[in-house]
Amino acid sequence: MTIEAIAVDIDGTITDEKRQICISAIEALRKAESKGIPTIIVTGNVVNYAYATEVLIGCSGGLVAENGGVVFKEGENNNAVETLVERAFVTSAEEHLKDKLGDKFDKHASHDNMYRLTETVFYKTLDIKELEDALKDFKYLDELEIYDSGFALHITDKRVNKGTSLKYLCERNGINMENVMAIGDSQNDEDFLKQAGYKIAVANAEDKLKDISTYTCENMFGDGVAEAIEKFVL
Ligand SMILES: O=C(O)COP(=O)(O)O
Ligand SMILES: [Mg+2]
Repeated sequence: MTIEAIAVDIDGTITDEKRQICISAIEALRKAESKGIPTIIVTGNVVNYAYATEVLIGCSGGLVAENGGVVFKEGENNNAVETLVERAFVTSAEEHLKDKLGDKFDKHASHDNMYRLTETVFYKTLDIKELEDALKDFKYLDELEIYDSGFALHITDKRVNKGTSLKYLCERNGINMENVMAIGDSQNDEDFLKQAGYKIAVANAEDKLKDISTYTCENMFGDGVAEAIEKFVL
């Protein structure tokens, strides 16, 4: 088994249900790095959050943030954050939702939207049905994807996803997607697992993700990540 890179989601994969990072995952990712295998963060979180995660762990392969809207790798693209989709449809959806949801818009909007370059996000205190209903008559609905990451509700431009952006980052670095191990926990990870040769679902993952994975971990969260890395990489 040749593994050229390991791509991991953050929340629910290298963190637990409280979003606290698992020491076991940090250690396993560092071991992979010490063997010369780059590790890559692939997340729905904003780029500065993903960047801090990458630096603190020691992931050298770069990052995909905002469910594919943004990529960054030190030393590439003149060291600038790269935005892969323009925001027009998402901004227009925000206007529509402000109108439909009224006070609920601000009440449930994620505190980190101010840093988002391509997406808009709501806390799960807002019912996804209510969000979907409010968007039903939005004229560009077909241009959007709504993800429930298990931690938040994301409205993302359909032209990007975790899979297309990871592929873009890997191709730029001469990494064959067939030799990438992708590890995730939820709906917003489906696209990057599908693109990768080795598709790993942690034990706490949604059934739908387990269904498309090539290996389902016995362990949950970071312990699952460590299990997969120990089993297939180290
Ligand atoms: O941002 C979220 O809602 C979840 O983030 P994740 O994609 O790293 O799990
Ligand atoms: Mg996740």
